[in-house]
Amino acid sequence: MNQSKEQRILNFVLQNAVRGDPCSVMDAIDKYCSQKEWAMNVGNEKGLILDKTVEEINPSVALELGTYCGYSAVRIARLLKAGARLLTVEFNPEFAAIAKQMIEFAGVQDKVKLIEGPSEEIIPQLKKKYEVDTLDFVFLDHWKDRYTPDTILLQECSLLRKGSVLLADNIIVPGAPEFVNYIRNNPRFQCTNYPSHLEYMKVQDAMEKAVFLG
Ligand SMILES: Nc1ncnc2c1ncn2[C@@H]1O[C@H](/C=C/CNC(=O)c2cc([N+](=O)[O-])cc(O)c2O)[C@@H](O)[C@H]1O
Ligand SMILES: [Mg+2]
Repeated sequence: MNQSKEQRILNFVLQNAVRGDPCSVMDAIDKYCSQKEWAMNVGNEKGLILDKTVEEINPSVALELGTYCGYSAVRIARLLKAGARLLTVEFNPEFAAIAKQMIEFAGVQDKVKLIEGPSEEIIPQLKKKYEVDTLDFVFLDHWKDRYTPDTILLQECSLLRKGSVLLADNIIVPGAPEFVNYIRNNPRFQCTNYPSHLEYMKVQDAMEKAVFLG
């Protein structure tokens, strides 16, 4: 049974990156996905916007929706202060298994809790089962039609506090028009758009930051 693309990405990392060095893992994924096989990692250009947002917030508790191979989980976790944690949600078992190995190889496993399951099921469990009070930062990068329902669910579960920051990938490609309409017309969010490019391509994309006003 031939390997999946995600397995090939992991293998390339294991053979070319340095164990315990998150940046070498990110660089290896970016190298493979720009030269060999495209994959939907946030990439280095939008990754820098993600970095700046995380550094600005310096979150104690962060949530990621859509782990995929773990590229952005490694990217976020490497910036977290001692004691801070990232909860990342992935419902595809194959991808979760790849991401788990990616996160461990990068050496950030102590900061990352990979939760296998659908976001719509996990979000309501965060307070009781995962001992979350409120979330300082949320990175949305899962199926684009889930951005709006999950943002509503986060509010319904009282997981956002005044100043909680959402950052959404792929505002242009593949696009999340319903989310953009929802969040920009919602007086409880202060939005900022960050134009960029689709990972590994010369195609326009953007990220949207939304600060919850409480
Ligand atoms: N409700 C849910 N709960 C848990 N995990 C879930 C989930 N919905 C999706 N996922 C997982 O999140 C990832 C999906 C990402 C969709 N991104 C994309 O479709 C995407 C596409 C392009 N593109 O086509 O250019 C570029 C990009 O940057 C992209 O993020 C996959 O790993 C999938 O298994
Ligand atoms: Mg994306």
